[in-house]
Amino acid sequence: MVQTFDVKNPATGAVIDTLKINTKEEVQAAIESCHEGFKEWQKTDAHHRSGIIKEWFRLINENKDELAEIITKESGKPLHEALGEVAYANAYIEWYAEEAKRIYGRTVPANSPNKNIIIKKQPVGLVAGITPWNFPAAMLTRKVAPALAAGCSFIIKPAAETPLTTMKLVELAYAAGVPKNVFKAVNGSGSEIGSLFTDSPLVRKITFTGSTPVGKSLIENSAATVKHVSMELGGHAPIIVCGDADIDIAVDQTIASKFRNAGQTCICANRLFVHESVVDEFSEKLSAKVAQLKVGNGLEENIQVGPLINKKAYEKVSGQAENARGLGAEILCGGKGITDDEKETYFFEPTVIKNANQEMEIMSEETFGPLIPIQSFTDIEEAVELANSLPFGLAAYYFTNDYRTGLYLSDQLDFGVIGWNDGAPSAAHAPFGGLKESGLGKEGGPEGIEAYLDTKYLSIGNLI
Ligand SMILES: O=CCCCC(=O)O
Repeated sequence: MVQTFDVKNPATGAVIDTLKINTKEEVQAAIESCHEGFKEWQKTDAHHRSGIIKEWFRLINENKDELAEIITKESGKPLHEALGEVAYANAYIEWYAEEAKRIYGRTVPANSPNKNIIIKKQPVGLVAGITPWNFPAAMLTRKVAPALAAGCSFIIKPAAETPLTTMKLVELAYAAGVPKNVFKAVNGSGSEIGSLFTDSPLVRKITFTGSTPVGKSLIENSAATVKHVSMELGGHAPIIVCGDADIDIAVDQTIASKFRNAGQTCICANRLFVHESVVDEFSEKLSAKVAQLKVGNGLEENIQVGPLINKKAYEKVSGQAENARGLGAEILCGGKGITDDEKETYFFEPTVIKNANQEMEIMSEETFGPLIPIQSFTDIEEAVELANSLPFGLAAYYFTNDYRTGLYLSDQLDFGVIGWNDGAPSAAHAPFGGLKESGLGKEGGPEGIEAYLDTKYLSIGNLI
């Protein structure tokens, strides 16, 4: 019997679509087909691949409204954010369509007059990707665009919550001219398909965005066949607001970072450390603006904060709020859920918590929701220590108008993505990725295509 799963709108609980779960045999067949596809695709010239990827970019742009609506319906994020995601996702496609033509080798002076050494780059082979539900378009394109540009083939397993965005992107890729055996999507259980990917010797690279525990197990399971891995894992981003910061900018950028996608973003600001001289002013201004954010179905006009993806996510967020309250936190705004267990819809009011301390779960466990705690600090060393105190090293932000403090913090903070007076640092042309347990490898920029290339060298001897 064919097994299926429902894709639901987290804002209404309505079933949007029902998809087939691929069998183990179908996934294996897709891996084998993409392995065959790689053999031909790797031989194509970079200008040919670039042209196809550019056409994909054009088609996505032409279909941006439809794609945005799919993203809002299956992930819950407000429509204006979904449109922003389509543009952001497409920026990776445009960037790597160009980068395809800039895969350079080099020559190295040899240690003998009759030798010549040439360094070449070649695609790593078939790549398997596993993507999350929070950015169903951008997390796919920043993996698949550089992979295709480099000459790799690609098999993707999207999150079960948001497969429809992937299906639409794959359809547009085919329409643009990407061969069907070069890019394929499969659906089903993450752990089962993940094991099929890691166990297969045909898959030469695993690229994953998701939680640190799952990333660790994918790394472990990739060891037997010594695969390349790119891992974009969990974060718990700090924001440091210094005494000299422009408070209005700090407030607006904190909101931009924290409440994007209802706080369900790996680089969302999750821990606010504010200098004691400005903590009252900052907290007041922040909570006054956060209290105005409009919560609801992202398809409706003016909605700024959508639902949490599911009940488990809601329980985590409400649990962190309760734990903080019990340990003496003051809730400046929000703090309550708006839920309907029958429909399975889970919203949480945008919430600001003051007087947070290190005992609270929210200060050490990743928050995936619209909830932000404020802890004050006295000197900058204390703030750096607090910011660096966790195993995460994905993103960090700070606000200061003193260039010495700004440069000092950029050196001291152990994070891969840093925003200085900037709550929205992501860009297709910059290398995104975490340090410590937040990840391995970079996505975006020239580093993002390097991750899909092997380096080899040719030593030619017996020359005249
Ligand atoms: O959850 C991670 C999404 C990353 C979004 C970005 O690239 O800014």
